[in-house]
Amino acid sequence: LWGSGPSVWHKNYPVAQGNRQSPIDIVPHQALHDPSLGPVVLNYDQCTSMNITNNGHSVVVQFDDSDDRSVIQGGPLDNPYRLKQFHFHWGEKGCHGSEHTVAGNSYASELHLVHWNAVKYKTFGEAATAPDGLAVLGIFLETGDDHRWLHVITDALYMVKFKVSTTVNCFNPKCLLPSSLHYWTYLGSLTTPPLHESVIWIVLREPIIVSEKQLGKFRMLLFTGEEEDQRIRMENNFRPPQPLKGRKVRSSI
Ligand SMILES: NS(=O)(=O)c1ccc(NC(=O)NCCCCO)cc1
Ligand SMILES: [Zn+2]
Repeated sequence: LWGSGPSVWHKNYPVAQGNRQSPIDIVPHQALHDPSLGPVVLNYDQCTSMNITNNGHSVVVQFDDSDDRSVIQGGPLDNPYRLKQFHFHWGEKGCHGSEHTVAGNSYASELHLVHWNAVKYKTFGEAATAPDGLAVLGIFLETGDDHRWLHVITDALYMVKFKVSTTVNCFNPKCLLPSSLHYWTYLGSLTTPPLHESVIWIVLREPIIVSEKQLGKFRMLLFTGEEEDQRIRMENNFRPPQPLKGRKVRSSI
């Protein structure tokens, strides 16, 4: 998926050249401050059963989304969106690895908390193809000191080095949020195939700080399965910024 990936995805997924593709480069001074944009509200349940999976292009922590116990609402959203999973994108070193960029600058990594509109749609799959079906909260990761809670995830990564899944006990992703919930928001898409144009993006301005050591544990994951003879390290699993095509980015700031 990632080798020559992003540049050839349009052959199988023509929507890759659509009018609301993600990620994008966010230019703060060109964003429209919209006073009608209220705060984003995260009501994440203290404990939702879940598993962690190396799906061959990222590491995903999945939640039980059979009810509304963990939802995001407010901000640009007309109703609550149910948390389904979170995952990361990262590079091979230093400050490249995020999908969204800010005034041309990229971060070392980017965390995506994926939610779906269970008020209007019956399943995630149905929501994933609807223009207001998904809401993804994007959080930048910058290197610095150890993140005191991220180690719960990074310490479990050795169990999913290959393309496998394992259960982990309760983890509330609220502990991965920065102190400020100021955000930019725009209409976009999934950043990997099928690239559906179904995402209301909410990208937080403030990054969280994680250590180089913690990020390094993501880089020891493999794209390949245990049975495969060649071992390909999972890194650079980020899509570069896509054309804005006239879209407006609004800011809560
Ligand atoms: N990086 S991202 O935009 O947050 C993202 C989130 C979910 C997915 N894909 C996903 O959830 N696939 C499950 C089935 C989707 C189509 O039914 C791809 C990219
Ligand atoms: Zn993502």
